[in-house]
Amino acid sequence: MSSLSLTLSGAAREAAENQVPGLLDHEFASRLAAKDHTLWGVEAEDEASRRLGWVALFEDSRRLLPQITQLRLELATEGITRVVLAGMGGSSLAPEVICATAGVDLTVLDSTDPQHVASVIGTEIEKTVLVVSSKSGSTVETDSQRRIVQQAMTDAGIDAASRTVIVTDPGSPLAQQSAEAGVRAVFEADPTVGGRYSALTAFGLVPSGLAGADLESLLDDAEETLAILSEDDADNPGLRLGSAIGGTAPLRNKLVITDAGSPLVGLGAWIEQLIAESTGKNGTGLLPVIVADGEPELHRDADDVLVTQIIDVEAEDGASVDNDIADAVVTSHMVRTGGSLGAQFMLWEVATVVAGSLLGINPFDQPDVESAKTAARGLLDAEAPETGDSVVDGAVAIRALGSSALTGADTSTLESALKALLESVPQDGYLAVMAYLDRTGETELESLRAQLSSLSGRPVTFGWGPRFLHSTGQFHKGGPHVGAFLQLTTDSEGDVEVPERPFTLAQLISAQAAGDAQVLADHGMPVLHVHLQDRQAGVTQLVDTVESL
Ligand SMILES: O=P(O)(O)OC[C@H]1O[C@](O)(CO)[C@@H](O)[C@@H]1O
Repeated sequence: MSSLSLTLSGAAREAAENQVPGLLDHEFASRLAAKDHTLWGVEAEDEASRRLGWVALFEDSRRLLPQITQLRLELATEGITRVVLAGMGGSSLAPEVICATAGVDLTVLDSTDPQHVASVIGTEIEKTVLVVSSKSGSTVETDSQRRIVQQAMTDAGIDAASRTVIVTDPGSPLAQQSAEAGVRAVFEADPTVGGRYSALTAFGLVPSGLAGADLESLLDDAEETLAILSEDDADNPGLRLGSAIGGTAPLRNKLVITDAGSPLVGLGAWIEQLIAESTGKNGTGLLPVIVADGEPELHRDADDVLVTQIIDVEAEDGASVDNDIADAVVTSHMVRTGGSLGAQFMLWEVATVVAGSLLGINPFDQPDVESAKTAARGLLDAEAPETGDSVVDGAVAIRALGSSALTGADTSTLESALKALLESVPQDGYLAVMAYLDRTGETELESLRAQLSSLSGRPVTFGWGPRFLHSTGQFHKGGPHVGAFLQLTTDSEGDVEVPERPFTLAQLISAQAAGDAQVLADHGMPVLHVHLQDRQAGVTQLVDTVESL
């Protein structure tokens, strides 16, 4: 039995009361369950007609389970017990949550930082199976990661093809390449399910099942929940949550999400991509802001913020919310939800497309991601990315781009530049920290988020690059241009060659960062680029400087 709870208060409750009747009149829930692609307006019809497979995927997904279990057993008899997943955004975020919640090991490789990638291929390669997940089959990060890990296997005297499992859409370049090269297994996914809605398809199930997660109950809970979410009923949690996040007036477009004692690990990062990439377009959208309990955003009441607490609905003592955490939240405009992971996946997917309908956008495309990819490709083709004039202060080089609110200020030292960036955050805006570094090796950087939130008085997001480009990146460019950006890059002692490609990882990550910074600056937003010329000294200088502000 999957349990699902949803409690709304303040503006969230008011939005549901205002919006759900209209959704019932339009029979939104039952039409969604029937794959009605007209729910999001004429402009979205074509894409929506190819993107609704996620409401009827259970039969196909269940058919995968025996194949995945069989493969896991075979690999185990060969001593292959380490699963490395190469995939970006929707191709890796769901397995990351499924495995972390199940308490099974999965190494998610969604970085192009040379230090990070070197650490992944330098560990137990002889026990490793590589899962390469890419719907399009053409994502440059994933293709590069595949080439590098397979080369490491070959260098270790291992037949890489026999240790490579592919998840992709039928006919993709990756499907073709795999057919030619010969791999251990190819799982072709349903092309009518978009990446960020693919948690319960092969993209979520294959890596997680190979890592040992229980997939039966995940699917059972999700299927049971979808039946509830398909009812044209005033208590339908999907209609209510979608109204609460997408129907507030004025729109509370910063969704502060925190875990209040739930057993689900890392669900916020998956929700972040689902909502930011689905809604952040046409100058509107919703920005998830993932915070830990007690952090600044929970102690402020702002009229453009809605707080969501993910709770443990099964709590023994009935106090489904950890009261210390709950009491720490001062706002009265809240969403509280709990339930199993399968139930939460379905709830947020339905709520996102409900919100998309209320916001008047197409929740299935990601038009602005392409602009950053194009800029990055251009820079890769260029000799050296145009870095403009930067100022060196200790171990860092500083460059201010975009809005004159920043470029016209004193950015001659790290301290003055950070102060100018904080000043440039619009009253209705946010600050985004974008760290193109090693998310397993430089975790101390994550402490910057809460400190910068205290200093700016505004919501702050933290994303590892280039991973965030497949999540909040769409919102930064396609949503309201009220962001201010702190971009962190670094040099790496050791670079990593990408076999048969005209660039190294250091060149790739540098081009991705420079391309994204340029696109954000071209949108007239302030971008402070801090390049750590010495990785560790730079991290220390940055953390110390922020602490001193
Ligand atoms: O699965 P693919 O095609 O490699 O795409 C990875 C991710 O990149 C995007 O296409 C763009 O960010 C996401 O929607 C998707 O989840």
